[in-house]
Amino acid sequence: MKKIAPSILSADFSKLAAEVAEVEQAGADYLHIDVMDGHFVPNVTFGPNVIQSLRPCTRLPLDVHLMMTNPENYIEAFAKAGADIISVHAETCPHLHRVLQLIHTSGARAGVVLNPATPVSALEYVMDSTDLILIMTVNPGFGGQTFIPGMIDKIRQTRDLIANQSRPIEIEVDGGINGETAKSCADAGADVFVAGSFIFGKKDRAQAVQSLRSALS
Ligand SMILES: O=C(CO)[C@@H](O)[C@H](O)COP(=O)(O)O
Ligand SMILES: [Fe+2]
Repeated sequence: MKKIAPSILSADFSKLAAEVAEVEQAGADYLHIDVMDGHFVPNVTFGPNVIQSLRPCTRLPLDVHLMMTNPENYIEAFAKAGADIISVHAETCPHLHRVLQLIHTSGARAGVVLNPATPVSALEYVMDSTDLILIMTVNPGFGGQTFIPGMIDKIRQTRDLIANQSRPIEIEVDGGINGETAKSCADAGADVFVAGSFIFGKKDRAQAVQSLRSALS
């Protein structure tokens, strides 16, 4: 079953708990939370305190996407705040394998994120410590950007790479996801679909989640 992960980056922050409740009731599977440090990416968003405040508001697994340099310094804080999945960018981690192990020791599932320009080969020697692979389908930093079509082939390559792994590894896509791009990514082998502006940019968030679900079914 394909999973939908609304990204709160495009939500109305003045009523975040209500926004989250609406997408949860509409059948979302994960809640995607974009952490940006103004250094790795040119934007600043949330820290662990926002995750801690959201934790009691929802039963959805909190899928935390760290767009920050030196993420290893904050893994424990995010895990303690309630993150269920913590994903780090391969580009920010010279010691990627160690960081993934640290995520596991902190009690969360570990994800690796690849920027559009980063090849799938970056994943080759960390598969034993990876639970989720996040393929960026836009350059990270902002919501509302246009999907990069060349990423479809990258999803296929990632699917091939994980084909002979004994552990389950999910492929997530993030950026410019709508009904049409989600369907193309699903056909290429993606499992989890992050959508920010497609869901929170609509007046009726529940209807947006449902339309994404029907595009995927
Ligand atoms: O990580 C990011 C952006 O860097 C995302 O998770 C965005 O929140 C996706 O937004 P849309 O492209 O769906 O509007
Ligand atoms: Fe994200």
